[in-house]
Amino acid sequence: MSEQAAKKLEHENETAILKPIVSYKNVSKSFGETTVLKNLDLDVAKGEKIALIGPSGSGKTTIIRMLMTLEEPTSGTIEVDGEMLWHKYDGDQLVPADEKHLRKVRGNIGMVFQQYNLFPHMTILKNCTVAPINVLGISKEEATERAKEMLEKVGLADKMENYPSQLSGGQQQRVAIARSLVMQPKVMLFDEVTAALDPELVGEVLEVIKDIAADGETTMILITHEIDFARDVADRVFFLDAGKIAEYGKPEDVLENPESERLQSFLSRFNA
Ligand SMILES: Nc1ncnc2c1ncn2[C@@H]1O[C@H](COP(=O)(O)OP(=O)(O)OP(=O)(O)O)[C@@H](O)[C@H]1O
Repeated sequence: MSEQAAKKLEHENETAILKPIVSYKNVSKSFGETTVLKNLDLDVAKGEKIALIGPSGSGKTTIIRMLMTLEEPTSGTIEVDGEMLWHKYDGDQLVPADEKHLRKVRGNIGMVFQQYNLFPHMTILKNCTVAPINVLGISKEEATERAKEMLEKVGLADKMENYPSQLSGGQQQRVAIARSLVMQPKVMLFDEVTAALDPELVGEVLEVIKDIAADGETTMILITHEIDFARDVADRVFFLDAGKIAEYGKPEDVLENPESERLQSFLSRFNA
């Protein structure tokens, strides 16, 4: 991140507690009898990049699935940019949100998964314009302009007229990132985006994410097992363990000087 962007972020982080862009308050989530998240409090500042790390099953994906409105919290509230996701006010009463409200708030969130799921019968450019035209209702011209800009950003300006099958997995994942950015979401979620890629393709995707992170403006929540990447890109790292935030802080503190044995043992797997 540039020095200027870092200063801006530092300033914004000072006010983060007053006005976070993402805020989980006392959120718990159970599936049947099993509680997978326990009393989660998590605030993310505008423009901040956070990495969620932790063992399999610790609840990382559930945290972001709730933000995507794919899972409903069992208790607690979640806000994005001051707007509640799963609840809304009816007068001064807090009531469960209806589908219309969920659809509206969902538009604030962009997500990139392991599986890029591009439409095989559409060109790369069309893959990136179909949602903004159909969901945001913007003109074809504006969608095309935005898509071209984002495809350039992810280094695929020369592939716009190609079809997904003509691209490598790494290139397809970069299209998926561009497709998300075209929607101009307030928050971008990345869930193990390199996990399904051949090892030699991982680097190019991580580099693209680092470039996007470096602009300082996009708020990002990243789930990753790439510890070096988390160190490079995240402003704060959160270690999830058994449904709770067990340790968090600056990457250099959490990753270089882990306090708990659980985190030491988790990290030692990556240094082996
Ligand atoms: N729809 C569901 N029904 C029942 N249990 C679920 C459901 N979704 C998740 N779980 C359980 O919740 C726990 C947390 O899952 P989650 O996917 O959030 O963990 P994770 O930390 O992202 O793991 P991984 O690194 O393997 O993706 C796991 O024990 C999982 O089996």
